[in-house]
Amino acid sequence: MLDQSNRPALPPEIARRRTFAIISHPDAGKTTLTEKFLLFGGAIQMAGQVRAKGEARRTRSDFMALEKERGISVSASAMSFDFSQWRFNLVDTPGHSDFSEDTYRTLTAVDAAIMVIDGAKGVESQTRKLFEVCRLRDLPILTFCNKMDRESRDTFEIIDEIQSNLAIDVAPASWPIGMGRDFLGCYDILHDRLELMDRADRNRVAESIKIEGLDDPKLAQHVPAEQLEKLREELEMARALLPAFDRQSFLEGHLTPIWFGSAINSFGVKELMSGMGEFGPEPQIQKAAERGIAPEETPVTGFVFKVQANMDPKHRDRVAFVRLASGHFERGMKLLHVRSKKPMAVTNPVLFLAADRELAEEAWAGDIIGIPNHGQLRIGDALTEGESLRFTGIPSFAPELLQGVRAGDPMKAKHLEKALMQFAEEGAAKVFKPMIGSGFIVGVVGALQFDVLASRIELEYSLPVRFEGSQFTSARWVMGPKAAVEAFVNVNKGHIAHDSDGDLVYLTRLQWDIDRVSRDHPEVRLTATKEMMV
Ligand SMILES: Nc1nc2c(ncn2[C@@H]2O[C@H](COP(=O)(O)OP(=O)(O)OP(=O)(O)O)[C@@H](O)[C@H]2O)c(=O)[nH]1
Repeated sequence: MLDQSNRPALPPEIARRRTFAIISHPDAGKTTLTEKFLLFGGAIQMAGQVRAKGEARRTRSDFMALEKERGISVSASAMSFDFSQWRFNLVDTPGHSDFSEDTYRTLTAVDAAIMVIDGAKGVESQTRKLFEVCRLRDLPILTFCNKMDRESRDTFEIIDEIQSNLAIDVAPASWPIGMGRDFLGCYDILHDRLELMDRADRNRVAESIKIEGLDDPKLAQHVPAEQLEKLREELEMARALLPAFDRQSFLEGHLTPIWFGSAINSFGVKELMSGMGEFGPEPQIQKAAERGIAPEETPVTGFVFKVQANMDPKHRDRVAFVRLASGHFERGMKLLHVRSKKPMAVTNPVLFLAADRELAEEAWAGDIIGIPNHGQLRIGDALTEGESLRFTGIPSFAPELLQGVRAGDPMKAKHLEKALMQFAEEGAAKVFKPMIGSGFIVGVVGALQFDVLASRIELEYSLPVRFEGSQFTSARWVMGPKAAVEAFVNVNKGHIAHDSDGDLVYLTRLQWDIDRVSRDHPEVRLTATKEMMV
């Protein structure tokens, strides 16, 4: 993370923004927690709206109306709502288990993350993977230990597991009193409060009782003697053994505060939200190749981190999700699309706000706006008020699975090319055009993506396609001095392809291929990631 010290105070509108994602292993409770955030942020009126699936699916809040009207499926990607004095921008990470680079890119657009773990299961595989991505970016992480209303692990054991498994310090922000059927609530360590859970009403916020330290007689009025004794003992031990919360250490990504709760019972959620508001980072400096872009800079800048295609086959509209890096954006602004060097009037930006706001009249650094477009905006693109900036850090990853693809009708090859290019730009797949032979090779990170692609190509382009095995298993981008790369390409034509940006890639069968290249062509570098820059 860039050095943010000695910076001037941010304008209040920017300083109150918190832009973050929620990461978790499937089933830990991310959706439930998101829903409660929206509920307490006034974005939905009733829990259950996010969860409801299928026909009855009344997606998050009222932007469903927008979704219907425009026929775009955008609701889940970014949500803005106010909570207390803060404006939260919650960016959704894809939920399916095929781990995709979409998630990585999403995490380039946020300043912090909330890690949800299941109190009975602790740190799971997907949690760890996502955590590592956050760590690469030094993102501050708040932890929510969910499902405390069920039998969970011992509190110290959970904390210990996080510390040793993820190599991060854990500071308890709250401490659970009992668990499972005996779970009463939590002691709020940061504010010396007792929070008691109301099991009868899942949408009710916990009762909060101000406590004057652990010897306050009020504690005994609410907590049975046996549990109170245990609480006192545990808190004493926690104070001796665990680090205290330190905001600087948290902001630098070395320490995570942990809250315990039960999302489904709305318990612990408000405390977590307040934690994000009180301690979470303000919009941070964003890295560009030229310099760091500070949020308080007056000119508006932003970058595209996600493109979502229209799910309605009748329209080819797409929505580009832009993280504003600096400035105060107003609807109708003309921004420079740096890659094409063309001006772009942003007349109908979408802010995924609660209630009736659908068009973003204004937005500030830290916000996420959606810009409907016909394909001009691609992942990694920069929008500015004239400066030629290239934002860095949006990665493109080598695919882990490759397959050839053919149109069911050979006359439709051109159509297929167009469809594939669209998906490549959207970031849904890598598309490679081999130097030798016809056809395309498609690369993905998870097998499920092939099925999704096949059905989308059929649905959106009326084009049945067939995926078939390929002799290649992975791909690497080719870098190096021009002459060395040319010599390398000349003797490896059967392995060479171009990606959808026209960049050279080397298609590999085995690790052995890669080793051979580094032996025979020491000046050529094969890389598994490509930083997307315009
Ligand atoms: N007992 C209990 N169950 C919970 C709690 N929070 C969520 N659940 C349940 O756990 C299951 C998974 O919750 P989700 O919110 O769908 O979890 P998720 O992480 O979004 O899961 P994916 O959609 O698979 O990514 C659901 O059946 C929830 O009702 C909780 O606090 N206590």
